[in-house]
Amino acid sequence: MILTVTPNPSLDRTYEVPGLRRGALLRAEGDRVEPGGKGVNVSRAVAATGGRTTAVMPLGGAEGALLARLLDEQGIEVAGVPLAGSTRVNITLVEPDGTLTKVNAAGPALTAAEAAALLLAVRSRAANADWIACCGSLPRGPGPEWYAELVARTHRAGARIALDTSGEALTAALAWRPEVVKPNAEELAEAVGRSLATVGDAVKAAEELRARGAGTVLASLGADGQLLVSDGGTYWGHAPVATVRSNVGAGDASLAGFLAAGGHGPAALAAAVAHGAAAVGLPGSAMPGTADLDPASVVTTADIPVDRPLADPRTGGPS
Ligand SMILES: Nc1ncnc2c1ncn2[C@@H]1O[C@H](COP(=O)(O)OP(=O)(O)O)[C@@H](O)[C@H]1O
Ligand SMILES: O=P(O)(O)OC[C@H]1O[C@](O)(COP(=O)(O)O)[C@@H](O)[C@@H]1O
Repeated sequence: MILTVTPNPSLDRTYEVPGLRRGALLRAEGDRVEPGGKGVNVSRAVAATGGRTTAVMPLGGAEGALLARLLDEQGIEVAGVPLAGSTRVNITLVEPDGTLTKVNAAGPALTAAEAAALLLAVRSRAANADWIACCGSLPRGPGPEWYAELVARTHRAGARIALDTSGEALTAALAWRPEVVKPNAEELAEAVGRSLATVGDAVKAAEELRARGAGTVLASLGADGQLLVSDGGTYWGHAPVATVRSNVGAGDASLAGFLAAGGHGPAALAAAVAHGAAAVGLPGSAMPGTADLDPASVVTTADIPVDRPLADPRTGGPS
């Protein structure tokens, strides 16, 4: 069973707009609402391929009730911690050429009692979990050490942790040796404090995260595939994508595929790449089911293309 923790979940509203013009009224030509937050998406992806998962999250207000209902409709078990504030709504604007503009709300501040209740909700389920995926930004209130505390406490219960967060929350939690860390290229660059121009730069940055405490680093590099850097060696995986429809949640789908496939070794990397490639071919944050996956198209290799430039402009590579 994969237990996910999303301390700052969201309702994701996506509007298709004819174009972005500052100061103008934009009339949406289509819209959708989906459960959101990185751990929530990992649970959705695990469930979409028939895996067992429970999603732990704080829930508050009408937005929280709708989020719980949407997850229930998708057959996902939710362990909700009641919140005085209201769950946030994140907005994505999609232009006709597929360009996404996202506005992520800060979300409600958690009281000390709410943050402690969330920790307890995770800890009380830790013994039954193969993996605990701790994902996304932290809400205001508990401070950047909250994931570090969660890793320390759940490790004592014998759980294996996969962490997908950034900034101070990532830095603090590394010291407690999470088994898996899943940065994207931008988060990896931020964590090491320099831009990454090539796949080789990303490998060095991942090794640095391992030296700081990460067991395995699964680094997702957008169109440049994924890197697995671990005791068992370094591998690069990629798969062709015919049409990129939306990359929202592609990293979350990748982490779900990786953990569901055991969370180590090139076969798990291949599963992560298959999930990421399938997710970007689906609209919004839709998560791939088994029929969407094309494992035969995935290539993994220990022959790392160190000089390959990273195509993601956020990392300092050429666009
Ligand atoms: N433009 C793209 N073309 C092909 N595959 C992609 C593209 N964007 C994402 N992917 C796949 O999805 C994975 C996760 O995407 P990425 O953007 O790196 O993660 P995140 O959603 O965490 O920012 C990538 O490693 C890759 O396998
Ligand atoms: O916790 P954060 O960093 O604000 O991110 C939350 C957002 O990220 C998502 O989980 C999607 O992830 P990506 O944008 O990384 O693909 C959305 O569902 C959600 O709105």
